Amino acid sequence: MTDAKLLIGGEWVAASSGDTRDVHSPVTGKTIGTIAAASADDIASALKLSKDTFPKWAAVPAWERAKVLRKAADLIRERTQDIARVMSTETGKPLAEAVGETGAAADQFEWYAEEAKRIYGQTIPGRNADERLTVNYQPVGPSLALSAWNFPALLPARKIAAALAAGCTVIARPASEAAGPCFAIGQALMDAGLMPGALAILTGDSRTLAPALINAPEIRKVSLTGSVPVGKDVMRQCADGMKKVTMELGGHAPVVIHKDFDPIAAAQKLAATKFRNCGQVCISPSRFYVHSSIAKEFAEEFARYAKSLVVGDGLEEGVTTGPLIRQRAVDHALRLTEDAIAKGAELLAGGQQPKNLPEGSFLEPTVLMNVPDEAAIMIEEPFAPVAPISTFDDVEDVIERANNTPFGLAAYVFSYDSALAIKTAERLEAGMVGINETLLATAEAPFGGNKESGFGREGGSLGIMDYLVPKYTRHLLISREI
Ligand SMILES: O=CCCCC(=O)O
Repeated sequence: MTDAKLLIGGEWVAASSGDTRDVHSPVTGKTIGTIAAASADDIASALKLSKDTFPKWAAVPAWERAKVLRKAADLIRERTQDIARVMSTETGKPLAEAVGETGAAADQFEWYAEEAKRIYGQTIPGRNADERLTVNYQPVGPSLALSAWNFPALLPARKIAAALAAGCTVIARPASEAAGPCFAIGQALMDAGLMPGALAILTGDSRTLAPALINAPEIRKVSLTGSVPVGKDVMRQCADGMKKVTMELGGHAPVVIHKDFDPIAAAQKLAATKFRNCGQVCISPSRFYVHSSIAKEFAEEFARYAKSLVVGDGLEEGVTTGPLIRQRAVDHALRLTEDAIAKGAELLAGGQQPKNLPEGSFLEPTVLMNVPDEAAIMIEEPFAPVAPISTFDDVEDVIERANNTPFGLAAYVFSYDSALAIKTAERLEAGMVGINETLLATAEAPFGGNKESGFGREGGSLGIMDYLVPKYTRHLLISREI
């Protein structure tokens, strides 16, 4: 499915060493294609081009940069079906979800086409009549976009669109498991007339490729979507070059469902979002704290929903839940499930690999009730279709329990009482909160977390700031004559 090519200088080229790596299907475990493994020469050539092209791309007027991005958005939309099929083949995610994600990736280019025109500066009143203080925002420089496999179109799109809009050049390193959608984005940008050299796409061995790029002096900004441990490691590497960083890391979003909310409506909405992309979503509702007076109804409906899902190959009609990306992820989810049961949780649905799908890394959507706070799944991000449900009676207590992890990405609150909902939302330690709503990611809003979930924002009017640096100028007005 994938094409063993790198994008360097506006051309698709094989790795100079000829090296490739196999890509495997999570549905069958079989090889479905290869990606090129960039050599040291390829990396050096992409870095040089990125550096040399930077002043040229930064000098292109914002309205012209916007035209390229807008055209790329249109081309991505026109090519949705093809991009979605590649995405579904590489990740196993249901085709309908892949189509939705491709649209969301196009939205990023449309959004940032507009934001390119709104890089406003500031003027500051000086202390003296003869001086002018101004602040301009300039592109930070060649940027590195490191993205994950779970949203292989949206994640690179967010980074590439924002960087190009700001006037930065970009080297994108998509995840090896699912690089196809990023290649399609690169092709759309080339077809839209992007300056060759403004974007490179490199694939290869993450152990060697990512460090070589992160540590390269040409790179001035690193944006990562990945796990917390990887984020910490990348930040350590960035410290040496004092590079600007954006970190979109893991989450374990708590959900607080107050006693006034309809438990059936909440369960249906939350289960649909929890099991989206087979639970492999960083902002997935992930730990469920339900008021004890409605918990039984909520859990029963959640389990009924989980059992109604159709697990299988996302390319097949009627399938609602694809595989996990690899067997290791299934094993981790099963270990968390067993640990919760050993500590007193009750298994309401799932808890095993489906017998009719022996080849791929599938897991039945799983629901656990009365999960104690000591269970590992209440602290560790499952990143899998396993939903742990717990109960509460006291609002103060549930807020403390909800905040009791190192994560701070997303959180959710359900209540018809706006005052209670807002007060709860304000006290949850998260960069994003859904109140009676579970879908948070949208191009016009700032996506990002706090605490160990990272910092910086992607999307909204804040997103472009991550690729800009302020320059303050103090100008003393001296003239020979008036
Ligand atoms: O994993 C992070 C991206 C989330 C995108 C979405 O919720 O649609």
